Amino acid sequence: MIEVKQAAKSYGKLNVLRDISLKIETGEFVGIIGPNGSGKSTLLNLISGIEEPDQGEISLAGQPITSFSRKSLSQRLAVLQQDGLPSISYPVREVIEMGRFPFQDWRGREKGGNADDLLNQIMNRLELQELAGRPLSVLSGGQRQRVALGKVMAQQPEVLLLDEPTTYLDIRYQMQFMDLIASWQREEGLTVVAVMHDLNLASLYCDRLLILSAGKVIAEGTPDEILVPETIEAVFDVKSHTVNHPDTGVPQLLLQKRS
Ligand SMILES: Nc1ncnc2c1ncn2[C@@H]1O[C@H](COP(=O)(O)OP(=O)(O)OP(=O)(O)O)[C@@H](O)[C@H]1O
Repeated sequence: MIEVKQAAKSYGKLNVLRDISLKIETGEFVGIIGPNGSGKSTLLNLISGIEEPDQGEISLAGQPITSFSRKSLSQRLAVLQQDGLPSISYPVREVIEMGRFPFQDWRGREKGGNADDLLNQIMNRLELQELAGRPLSVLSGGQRQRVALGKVMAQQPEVLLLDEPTTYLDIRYQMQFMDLIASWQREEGLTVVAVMHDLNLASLYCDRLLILSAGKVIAEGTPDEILVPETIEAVFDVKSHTVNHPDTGVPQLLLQKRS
């Protein structure tokens, strides 16, 4: 469904991405991991059409990403970043409703009637009912991120791009966030591409991991194939052990202190 063909991107003299080719199938949950500055967010920006590659091609459902209008692309693809929403004074429910924007006409009306049922469902699922009338500006960072998730859920995309989305969440909300994405993926066949720094979380949720290092995809495979101590040391210069998760068997990393 998403294909990147020999993409390259530079900023001035800095070659951020070099000769990137990859395919992401419909319904897959793919994690992009790699060191700081290796080009992960830039790759996500190319896939979302926010930026254009200097060379190569990005396509969605067989069509070049550049051939979609902004609105039709927003009906199919949503992006959620680390700090998903600015601290504005709009109330929570209205912000979530903004996710419906790609489906509204210039008067703010939708073809199939209003989306109240969908919005209520999302508010309940994200435990946001109590915050519905509160302005975003008084919420904590973690609460704001849940609202950001609600907004992209309201967008009902086929593809969700996540850029370190759980960085500011405590472990309860990290797990709630990832569980929601995973059940959404299972129920709706959502395709998820997530830049992740937490390798154990990536291993729990992703079908496949890509390692980006110095602007190149240097390895890809299942968490079992990728999260091996030799690879982790080569990429991050950190020694580790791997153990299998007692519930699911997926690999989990135990990091080794240097001293
Ligand atoms: N708009 C820009 N203009 C100039 N340089 C940029 C721009 N965007 C990114 N870069 C540079 O490109 C390189 C890769 O950045 P990118 O944000 O893609 O890395 P990343 O792997 O997502 O990093 P991190 O893990 O730290 O978030 C960095 O050296 C960064 O400074």
